[in-house]
Amino acid sequence: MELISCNNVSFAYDGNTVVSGLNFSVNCGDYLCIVGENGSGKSTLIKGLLRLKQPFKGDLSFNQGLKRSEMGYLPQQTAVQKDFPASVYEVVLSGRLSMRGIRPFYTQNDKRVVEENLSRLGIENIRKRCYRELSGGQQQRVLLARALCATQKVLLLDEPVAGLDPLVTQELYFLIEKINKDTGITIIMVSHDIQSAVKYAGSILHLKNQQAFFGTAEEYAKSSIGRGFLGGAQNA
Ligand SMILES: Nc1ncnc2c1ncn2[C@@H]1O[C@H](COP(=O)(O)OP(=O)(O)OP(=O)(O)O)[C@@H](O)[C@H]1O
Repeated sequence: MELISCNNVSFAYDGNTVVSGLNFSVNCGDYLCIVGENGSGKSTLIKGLLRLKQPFKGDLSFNQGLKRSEMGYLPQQTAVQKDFPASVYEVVLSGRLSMRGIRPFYTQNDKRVVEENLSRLGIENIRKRCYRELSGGQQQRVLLARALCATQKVLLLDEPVAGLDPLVTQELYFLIEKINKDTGITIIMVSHDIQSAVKYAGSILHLKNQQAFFGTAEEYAKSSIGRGFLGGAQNA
């Protein structure tokens, strides 16, 4: 069932188009990787999917009543976020803020969802630790648990493994794959790690300021653009 559909969509800043010709759809339970070089429009599309930016042209529609507040988001990590002075528990609990609305307190259900996600990400035992004292891999687990607290439908992940060592990167990919398979949550991930995108994702969207490819990961690996990019990644 189609959850998100994008028909001839372009995005622009001040009338200058930065990405165009977007024609793709995301079904419930899909695992989509968005790839492309720096400046190709990936983050702009993520802003569009989060409804923080309107398409300049075309039609971007969200089906099955998918609300913005039902999309969990793990942003690119900034230096300020890495230094956030709160406990692991507080950071994960803050994922329930959008559900809380105007209620001044968290409910038992909010706390139950937090426990579920602390356990799912294997971080129950570090719940009292200060977030900024954790390793990069632990911080990403905490942010993933936080994003999961906000959704049962879609997770948007913007370069979740950037800056992590190979072992921690693998662990995070396994976790994301498990979440997708066990819970059916749709994954939309921006990544520069093409090898892993092809390995783990079901479909690939390649941007070059326009849509250069959309199809299955298998088709992408066989395509000339995919082979070119994979070759480039291998030689990088
Ligand atoms: N707020 C903005 N105002 C004007 N132009 C912008 C703005 N944000 C991005 N752009 C431009 O839009 C284009 C696409 O940028 P975007 O950040 O979406 O690319 P990206 O693929 O996510 O890049 P990266 O891999 O470096 O994160 C770039 O040319 C960028 O300079």
